[in-house]
Amino acid sequence: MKGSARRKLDQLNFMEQVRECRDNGYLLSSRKMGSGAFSKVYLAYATHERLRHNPKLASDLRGKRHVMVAIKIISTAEAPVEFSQKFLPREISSLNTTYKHLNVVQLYETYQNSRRSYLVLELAARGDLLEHINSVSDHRCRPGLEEDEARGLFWQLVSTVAHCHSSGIVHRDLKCENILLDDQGLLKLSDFGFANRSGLKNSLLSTFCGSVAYTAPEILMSKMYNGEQADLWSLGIILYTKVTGKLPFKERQLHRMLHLMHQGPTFRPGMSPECQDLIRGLLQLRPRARLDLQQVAAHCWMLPIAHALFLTMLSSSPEKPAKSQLPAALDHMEPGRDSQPPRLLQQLQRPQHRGPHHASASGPMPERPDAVSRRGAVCPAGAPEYGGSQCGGGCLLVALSPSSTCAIRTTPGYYLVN
Ligand SMILES: Nc1ncnc2c1ncn2[C@@H]1O[C@H](COP(=O)(O)OP(=O)(O)OP(=O)(O)O)[C@@H](O)[C@H]1O
Repeated sequence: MKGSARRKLDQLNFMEQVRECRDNGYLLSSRKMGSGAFSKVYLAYATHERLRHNPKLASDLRGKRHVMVAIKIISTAEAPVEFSQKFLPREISSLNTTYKHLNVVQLYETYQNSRRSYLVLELAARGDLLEHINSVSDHRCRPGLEEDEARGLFWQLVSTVAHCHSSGIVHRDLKCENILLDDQGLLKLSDFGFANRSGLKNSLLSTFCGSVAYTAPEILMSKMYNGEQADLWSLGIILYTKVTGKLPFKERQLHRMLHLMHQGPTFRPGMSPECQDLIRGLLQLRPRARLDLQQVAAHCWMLPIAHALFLTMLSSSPEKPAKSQLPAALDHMEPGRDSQPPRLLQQLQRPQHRGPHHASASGPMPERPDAVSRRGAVCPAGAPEYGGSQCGGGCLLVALSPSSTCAIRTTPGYYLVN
């Protein structure tokens, strides 16, 4: 089809989508937030009429003080049958299973006709984590985020993934492009198109999902794999990417990629040994050797977050430190919704703010040589390796079950929490 004919058809299609959204209570804007293989995501506005009929949407948007949403329009007529019949229903069902967590993007409702499916989603207006890393890197004139910022975001991510796993959902496509940020800088995990039920604890999956750079070696080698352990590998890649601004392993050819994975990640000078240790703990070739989410939460690199959680707990009774002492990211994460002691694992797994189930829920970045990009990255070379798999400073958190004691060791001393 010629360019002008294609443009005309696109315009007609768009006008049809505007009509279909209006009939369902949303005003579709022409601002495209992003697109996927068979989808386009637009900014839209909920009408008063719609807000009256969807209490969940109304209460969420009241808290946000705006009426904006993101509408993902999937062209089911063009997508393969497998996509419409398998992956799309899984995406909807996974969002409906995990929606209670503050850091999971909300699915407010869906509607469809014979040509398209519409997913009305919580708006994450600040783009994705990859864009954020690249813009911070430009600003700092140095690739990657500060470790403090990376830690706050990583904590939110680990907490979200723990919630998904405990709800029986494995994401299977964890990557920076699927981690969105809202207008307050809160992380929103999205794109559950490859998600699946983790089922029995040790059940294995066989479908290849995800993006090669973030994919666990056992999947690349076409082995049966455990979805939770595969997600842990992706977390390691994401953390590395956050703090270095680069992907740890990037090769077009599979055998070279696997070779790099065997060698392990290399680190630039200046990265803290604790952070290196945590990344190594996640990027273990043997899936069972990877740190689990509880160990990640208890890792010494996470100490400042654990300390801040402890302060949150103290601030919930008299003579406590002021809440303003908390890092901003945690301030958002812990809006004082419960008075329970902040046991770390409970914090990780607890849904963090969502109300009752809602009934109806059914421009590329410019390529830069040493920055992460959608198409590739340059691996750092010659960075010194940090030896050993144990943290130098010793562990900081123990006993995370509800009935046991949680000990947080910090620089000035020990805190014991019953
Ligand atoms: N809730 C949202 N708020 C703002 N932007 C969004 C939202 N959801 C998706 N986007 C944007 O739209 C893009 C495509 O969305 P998404 O990844 O969900 O689609 P997809 O069809 O599953 O993509 P892919 O084919 O890459 O898997 C995202 O990368 C993001 O930039």
